[in-house]
Amino acid sequence: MEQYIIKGGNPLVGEVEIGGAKNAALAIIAASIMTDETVTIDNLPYVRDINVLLNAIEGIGGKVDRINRHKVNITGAGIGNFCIDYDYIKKIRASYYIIGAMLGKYKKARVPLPGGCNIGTRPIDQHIKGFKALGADVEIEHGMIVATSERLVGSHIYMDVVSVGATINIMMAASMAEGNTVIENAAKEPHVVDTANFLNSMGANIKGAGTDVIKIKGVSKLHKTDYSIIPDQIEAGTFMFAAAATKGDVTVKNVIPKHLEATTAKLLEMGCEVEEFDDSVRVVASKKLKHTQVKTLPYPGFPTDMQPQVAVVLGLAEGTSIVTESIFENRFKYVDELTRMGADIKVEGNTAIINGVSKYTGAGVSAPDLRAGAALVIAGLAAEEITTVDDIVYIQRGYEDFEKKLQSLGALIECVNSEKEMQKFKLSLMVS
Ligand SMILES: CC(=O)N[C@H]1[C@@H](OP(=O)(O)OP(=O)(O)OC[C@H]2O[C@@H](n3ccc(=O)[nH]c3=O)[C@H](O)[C@@H]2O)O[C@H](CO)[C@@H](O)[C@@H]1O
Ligand SMILES: C=C(OP(=O)(O)O)C(=O)O
Repeated sequence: MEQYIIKGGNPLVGEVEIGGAKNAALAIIAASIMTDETVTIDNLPYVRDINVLLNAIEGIGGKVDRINRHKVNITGAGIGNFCIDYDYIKKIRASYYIIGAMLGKYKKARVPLPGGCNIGTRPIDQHIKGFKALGADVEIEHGMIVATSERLVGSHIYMDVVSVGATINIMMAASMAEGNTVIENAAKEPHVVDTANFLNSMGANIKGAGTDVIKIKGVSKLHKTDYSIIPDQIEAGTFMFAAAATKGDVTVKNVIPKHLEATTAKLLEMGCEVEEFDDSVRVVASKKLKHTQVKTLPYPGFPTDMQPQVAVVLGLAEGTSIVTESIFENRFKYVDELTRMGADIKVEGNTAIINGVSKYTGAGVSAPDLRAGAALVIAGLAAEEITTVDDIVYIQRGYEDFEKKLQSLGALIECVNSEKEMQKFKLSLMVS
């Protein structure tokens, strides 16, 4: 089993290039099967979740040609099997996008209930409500979501909760429904906008993505396109918080600064300097970190996918900070691990009360999920002595070359596969 071994204490300094957004790419890959023509997608992150979804698409008869690590051609013409295999899908959340894509194009889909990070109960009632409003029959049978419809007809759909997945899924199906659909109380995340832009580039007619009312005129056919995914705001934010935690000076490149505003605001409140350029952001953390309050909210609020990372930084800030998680009920699983590194955090319901400590001390910890895992790596980078992070398979779901990018910023981190490799790394640290 691979694990990270980290010798903390080095400020991160330098420049790091951010890849394409995992959560946009997953939706866009699924949407690419809505045409028989070949779709080219560029700026894909080379991460586990993307590879799992591409394999699943091959599994149902789609053709996937990797041009390089970040670029792929997908041809949906051969799809003849409308049932996705459970083995693929249990590993990822975004498998649910195949339902919207297949229902739109083929008017039928049979997909196992999705997996993904265990950060809460994660119901999909709003997806189902939307599909039903478009005229589909949706049943859960033996762990499968079975959606069928003679014809899909546009509808007026009010979302009871702001859901990224349900907004995108309904938008995909409605793109190929007859007539007009309005989605009210829609999610406004950058990946919702990116997926709408992608579908429009295939001939869909979607307006209003990025606001809370999305209007879709259904079309009967979609066509080929050549599309580049937006940069990953969560990967970018993770490096920004890593800079803050290690008292570093890091420029994150290939980003859309507007997408990072919530992160930037919190870093400024903590006393970091943040400089914005056209497509990069520089974070300098030279002063003592100050406490602040964070509440996760749908975009443009502070992203839940960045909550563990900000909490790790606040754990090192002067005074008492409050972090409130309002999206998922089980996203503080990293707190016990961080406590082992010396953090002083008390969780009460959906709130973490963080009393800043002057330092973390290295320890053996396990990544409980993707972002919590990344946050524990940040803690290890800031900590005294050696930290090992187990279960990094979670981190590999969403971060490409995480350790290499950190090494390029001066971090002492290695991905090791055995006790022997770990001892070798420890020895190299003693020699250097
Ligand atoms: C693959 C992907 O893009 N994952 C992201 C997506 O997850 P995901 O799309 O699963 O998250 P949602 O935006 O749907 O969830 C938001 C909230 O709505 C609730 N809900 C959602 C759907 C539904 O049918 N019923 C319902 O009650 C959820 O339990 C949660 O409390 O958005 C989350 C919120 O930004 C991110 O943390 C995830 O990284
Ligand atoms: C929670 C995440 O992913 P998923 O929804 O795929 O579990 C994430 O990207 O932080």
